[in-house]
Amino acid sequence: MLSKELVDLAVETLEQCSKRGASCKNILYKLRKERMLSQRQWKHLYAVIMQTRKYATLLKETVELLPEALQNSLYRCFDSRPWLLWLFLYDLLLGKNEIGSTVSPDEEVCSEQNVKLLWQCLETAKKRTPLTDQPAWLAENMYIYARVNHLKGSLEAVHSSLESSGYYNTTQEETNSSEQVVTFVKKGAKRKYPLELYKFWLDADVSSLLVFPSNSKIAQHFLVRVRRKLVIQDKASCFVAQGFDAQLGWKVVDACASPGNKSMHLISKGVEQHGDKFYNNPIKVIAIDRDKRRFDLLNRTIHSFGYESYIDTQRADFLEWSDKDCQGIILDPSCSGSGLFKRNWTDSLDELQQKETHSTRLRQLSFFQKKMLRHALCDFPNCRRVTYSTCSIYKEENEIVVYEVLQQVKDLGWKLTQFLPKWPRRGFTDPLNAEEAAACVRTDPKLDHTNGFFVACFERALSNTPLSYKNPIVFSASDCNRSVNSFKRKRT
Ligand SMILES: C[S@@+](CC[C@H](N)C(=O)[O-])C[C@H]1O[C@@H](n2cnc3c(N)ncnc32)[C@H](O)[C@@H]1O
Repeated sequence: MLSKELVDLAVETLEQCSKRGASCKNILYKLRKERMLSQRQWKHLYAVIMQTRKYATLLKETVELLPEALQNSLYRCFDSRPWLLWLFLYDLLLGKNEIGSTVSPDEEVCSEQNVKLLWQCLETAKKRTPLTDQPAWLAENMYIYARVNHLKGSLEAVHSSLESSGYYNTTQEETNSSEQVVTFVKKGAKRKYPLELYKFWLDADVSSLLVFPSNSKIAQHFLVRVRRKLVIQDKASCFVAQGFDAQLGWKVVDACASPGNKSMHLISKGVEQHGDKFYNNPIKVIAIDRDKRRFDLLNRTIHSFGYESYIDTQRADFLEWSDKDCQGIILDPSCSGSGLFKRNWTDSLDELQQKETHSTRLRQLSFFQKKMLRHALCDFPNCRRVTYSTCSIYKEENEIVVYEVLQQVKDLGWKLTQFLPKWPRRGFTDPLNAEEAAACVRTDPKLDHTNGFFVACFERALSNTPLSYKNPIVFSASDCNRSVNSFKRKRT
């Protein structure tokens, strides 16, 4: 039986895990120390919390299948604490039915007949979305990606270092039985670890990108922590540098750079692609960020991975930056972050009724993104390639931004160009036409084992381009002129 105090603690913890986007396991381990819970209490709490998170989306789907009146009564009972509702339903329908009396919702709502109805809806929901398609399962099982830092070592050198520390190169499909173990001597004693944790394979779409299972400890490996030969970076975020194809000697502006992943990857890719020729005529990046805290982070990252000779950092507002020498721009502006699956899969579970703020916020982000994209395409006279990317899944921040700006810059010679042509998932049509949509790249967390991401690439032949161009910015009446800063997410 969970006491009232433990139920409150469970709900508080579930809310924290959801809001902070932090690892729930870490929060739970911290809790054990801070609250001085007995081993038994902590284990109980741990199980209830992890199970509630695992089934919460399924339970939400279950509630949505109920007749509207009953749905509303349930929402009313738990209005201010959605996670208490998911905990209550988990316990009632899938758990040990041990907290009903502690939570004590409206008796009418929990009549025998209504519980029966809940059961039926749960069965329907289960058939519609199997557990392995549920966001909680996908978030738990998302792969970890690490790309080789070619300034510090080659793919082959990283391979052999990994193999000499117990990792083994295999295929994505190969699985080991739970009995197969690998033995290491740690702190003077022999310890056994599941072999499955030590496998890795080479990604098929991004060069020099290694893939590890979700429970791998690669992030703590000395190649990542000390030698900096491996950089943990989500696969989708690697798409920009993978497809950018910067030429030797190019100057590229990374307009919204912090923490610097795309800038560093671009240089690393240059070294991988051109070998020693890169050092004779290197690609140079100007990495800009306007935010003081983010700019400091950018500098720390660039230094710790050894990129300071190739990346010049500038604290500035990109909208006030111009550069007549740059040939390429990477534009990865602030966005809703809705594609960051591990962080956001609980979003729809945090509020019982969708609030108006969502669409207002999207409109403002979209306005800011169009302004940034238009500046990149109009105010850099010698620029010939611009990528626009977001980790958002919304059309408002992706295809609609690209479409509206494209109409205004076609006269300058800009066209959408096919980006990463072998990648199967492309942009959405309407307002883009079929050809334009097919030029863009999208990723889907549910299908691609990576965050939701969008990239479009604009190109122009320089001979058609006037050397300077200024035009007033004209956007549709629905755009709204507030600074995006006032709508920054609580978590960024
Ligand atoms: C999505 S993050 C960039 C992530 C980065 N491209 C990477 O891959 O590591 C967006 C960044 O844009 C910066 N930013 C937003 N508006 C800006 C502006 N007008 N000028 C320069 N930087 C800006 C934010 O401070 C934030 O650090």
